Amino acid sequence: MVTGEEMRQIDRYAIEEIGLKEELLMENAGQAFVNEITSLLDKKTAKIAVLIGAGNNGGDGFVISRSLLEKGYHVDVWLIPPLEKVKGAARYHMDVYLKSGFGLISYHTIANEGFMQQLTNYSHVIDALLGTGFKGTLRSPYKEIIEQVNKSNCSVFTVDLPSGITADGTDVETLMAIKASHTISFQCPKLSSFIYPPREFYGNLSIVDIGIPKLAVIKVSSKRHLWTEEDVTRTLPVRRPSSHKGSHGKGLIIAGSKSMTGAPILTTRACHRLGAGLVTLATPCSAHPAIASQLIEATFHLCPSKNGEIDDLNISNDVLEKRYDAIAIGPGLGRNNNGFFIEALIKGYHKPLIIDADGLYYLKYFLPGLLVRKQVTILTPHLGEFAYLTNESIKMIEKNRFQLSKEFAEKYGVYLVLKGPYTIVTTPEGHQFINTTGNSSLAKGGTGDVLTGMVLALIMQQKDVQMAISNATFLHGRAADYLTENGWNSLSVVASDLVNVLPQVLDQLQNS
Ligand SMILES: NC(=O)C1=CN([C@@H]2O[C@H](COP(=O)(O)OP(=O)(O)OC[C@H]3O[C@@H](n4cnc5c(N)ncnc54)[C@H](OP(=O)(O)O)[C@@H]3O)[C@@H](O)[C@H]2O)[C@H](O)CC1
Ligand SMILES: [K+]
Repeated sequence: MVTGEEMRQIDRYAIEEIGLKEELLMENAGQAFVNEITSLLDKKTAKIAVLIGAGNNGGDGFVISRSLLEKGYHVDVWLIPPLEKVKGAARYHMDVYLKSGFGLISYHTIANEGFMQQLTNYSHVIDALLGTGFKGTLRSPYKEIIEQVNKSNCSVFTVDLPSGITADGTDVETLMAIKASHTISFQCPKLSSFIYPPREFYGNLSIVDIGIPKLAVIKVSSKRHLWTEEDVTRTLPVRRPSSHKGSHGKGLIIAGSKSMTGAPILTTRACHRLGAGLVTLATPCSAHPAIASQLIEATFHLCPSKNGEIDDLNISNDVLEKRYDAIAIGPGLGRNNNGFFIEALIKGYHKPLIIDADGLYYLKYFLPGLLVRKQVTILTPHLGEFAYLTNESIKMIEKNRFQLSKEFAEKYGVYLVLKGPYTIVTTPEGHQFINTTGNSSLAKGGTGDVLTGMVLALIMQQKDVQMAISNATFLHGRAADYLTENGWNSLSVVASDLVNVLPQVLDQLQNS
């Protein structure tokens, strides 16, 4: 996944270092685009307007038009800028297009409203106006054209990315862009296709190979990657027949309070469902009876409670280290005490520590402690919790999810799981892995508690922490997808449904 600048560097490397001609890449791009869309176009009835801008995105448009016309499709090419503005590889392909005997309509020879009228003659628009070179705010006549295309009934296929969207997806304020039904993007997905609201303008997204050598991509190494199904099936732990419960980890969950008994139940159940060997739940004695009645497989560590919440862990760090391979703290903890025991864990528990939910509320006061902690620390905030931790606004976080989570993870040396559509897992070294599973049914209470239990389970069964976290995140989202694909309405999915379908989700993966 790349920014606009990284894509340009990859392009440059392929062209200048490896020697692939830009015109050739453009030909490949255009042909790959056409191969991707012909199955969606009925040659007999489709009437296609290809809208062409002045840059190389427009250049792709000439290749696409020539290819469709050669195949017998009904295509009109609308060139928006004056002919002489078209330069370089785009100019080369405009000349090839014209010399192949095809014509074009110069947009500036007709008045604006004439174009709107004309649009009604077409069933499809191919948007080759602006690509990764777009910056700032839309200039005329692109703004008017995009408004009119969006108002028309045409189905829009867009080249590389919707015109009006930047590759980096940062300027989400006054978003005026092409609303595409399909986007065919070249070689690497752009960052903005994993950020809302820009993502909504892409429609169905497919990434096509245009022949850029992998070396060019590696050289630019954007340190951002998708975590895909094959990554999960490749890295999920396989049970050895000889294993015993001790070999799958002994985990401690510190969670729950008198008024929040569901969270610890969800976290603990999820942890068991994803294979943890032994799970102990540390919870205030005032909450214990309600919780214990729901948890058969767990053991308990009762803590003195104040305000119905854990007041003290009542167990030393070295006992914790001897007994537990990892600890998750936070779900349903409450915020009415001082949370000093979290500071003690950060300082004195020298094994993996997951901090979630109310644990992150207290963590804000102990952040400096993270700077000296050397062991694995995993934070799993949603947007609001991350905004609280970083004193940023939610809007700011939304616009810069990748950058802000990278800075935080590197600064504090933590694994940061920034939840939301396209959850981002960032390592202390700044590598980022984007999750592509899940849906809006996850946007409700309790789903975060489930994820925490799943992360705890897998970090105790896999050596590589990032892989364990990314696998848990993938499976968590895949459970939501499984439910909505099997009859659950996304409004009615509840967190415990996610836990209940984990066996089917794992089975589906292992047999895929
Ligand atoms: N990724 C690859 O390997 C390949 C990608 N290709 C295609 O190339 C484009 C990027 O092409 P580029 O020429 O860099 O830029 P664009 O075509 O996206 O746009 C540049 C033109 O857009 C005008 N522009 C820029 N900002 C605005 C604005 N706010 N309002 C209106 N117009 C704007 C700009 O005008 P200037 O006056 O600023 O110059 C340019 O005219 C990529 O997306 C792919 O589609 C290659 O085809 C193959 C390899
Ligand atoms: K475009």
